[in-house]
Amino acid sequence: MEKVIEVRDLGRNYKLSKGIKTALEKVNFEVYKGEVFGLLGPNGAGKTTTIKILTTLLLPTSGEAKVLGYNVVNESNKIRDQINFVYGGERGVYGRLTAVEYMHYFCTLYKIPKRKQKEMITELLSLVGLSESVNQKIHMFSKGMIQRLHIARCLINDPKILFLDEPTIGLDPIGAKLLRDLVKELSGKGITIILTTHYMQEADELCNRIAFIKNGKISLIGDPVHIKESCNHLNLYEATMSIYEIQKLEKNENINNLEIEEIKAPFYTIRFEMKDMEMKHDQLTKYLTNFGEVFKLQKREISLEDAYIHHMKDVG
Ligand SMILES: Nc1ncnc2c1ncn2[C@@H]1O[C@H](COP(=O)(O)OP(=O)(O)OP(=O)(O)O)[C@@H](O)[C@H]1O
Repeated sequence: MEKVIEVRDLGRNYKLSKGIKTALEKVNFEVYKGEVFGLLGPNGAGKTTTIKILTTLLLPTSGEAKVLGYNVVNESNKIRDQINFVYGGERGVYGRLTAVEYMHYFCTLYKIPKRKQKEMITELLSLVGLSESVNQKIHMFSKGMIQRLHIARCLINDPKILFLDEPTIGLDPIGAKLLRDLVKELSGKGITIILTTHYMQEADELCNRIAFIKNGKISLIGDPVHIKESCNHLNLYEATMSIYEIQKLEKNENINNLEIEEIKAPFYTIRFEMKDMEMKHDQLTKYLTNFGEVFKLQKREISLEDAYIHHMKDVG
């Protein structure tokens, strides 16, 4: 498999008025051609810093990063021609322009010959599902439409790698789904995609491989199935029950990561991790009767979110 990104012992410090902030420390990973590669981690973990370095917007302070075989430090021009990026919640659109005018503007910046622009714009706006809105002013667009317009803009230079930093942030469920479908379509066309997101279901749906990053270090890399399997030891349950002793349940030391969803008080669905691995199903049902009446109790499949929460539990 062809490596399109190689990151070796990458580090980045930021100078602060009081000392130095280490945003990345000895980060190692690679990305293969055609992959959707997810970079997941809590706020401040170092995702954007990594993406800024790979898109040549920021220099590393140690280590090495190569994109398409070129070094981000001294071969940035060769990289820039072949990649593109969209930052989530990006504003940079000119509301008074129509979608077509906006695209013409960027085609000119990218030095696309005039005679080719019209066909290219029609094709790209159709690809991102904006054919119906080509002559509409951008200030009338929904956030999802704007985000898809950004992606159309990013495709003008026919990038081999597309970096999407939280592309669905702030989008409604339909807008987010359209964007996810677009990511799948672009991936199907052979574009390598580097994605950051805080939505674990989205990462699970889209990514071939995922890296968990915390405190500037990669803590785990694998495909979503492998990552979920790494948490097979977790004892996760879901119960439907009436609860009369909510506080007692919340304070119980045997029960971790408790989520309580109200159906209609006193009826709840609860999700939790049982610390006591020895407790059998019947014993657990009995144990839960300390807090109310149990109608249904079942073991729960491990989701990517469960794995993420487990791996990030020591992040401050
Ligand atoms: N220009 C800067 N100056 C100083 N510190 C910075 C700068 N940019 C980022 N940092 C710090 O570096 C760390 C990593 O930030 P980064 O933006 O890469 O995290 P992130 O994972 O993208 O977070 P988020 O999910 O919130 O976008 C954070 O502690 C952040 O405060």
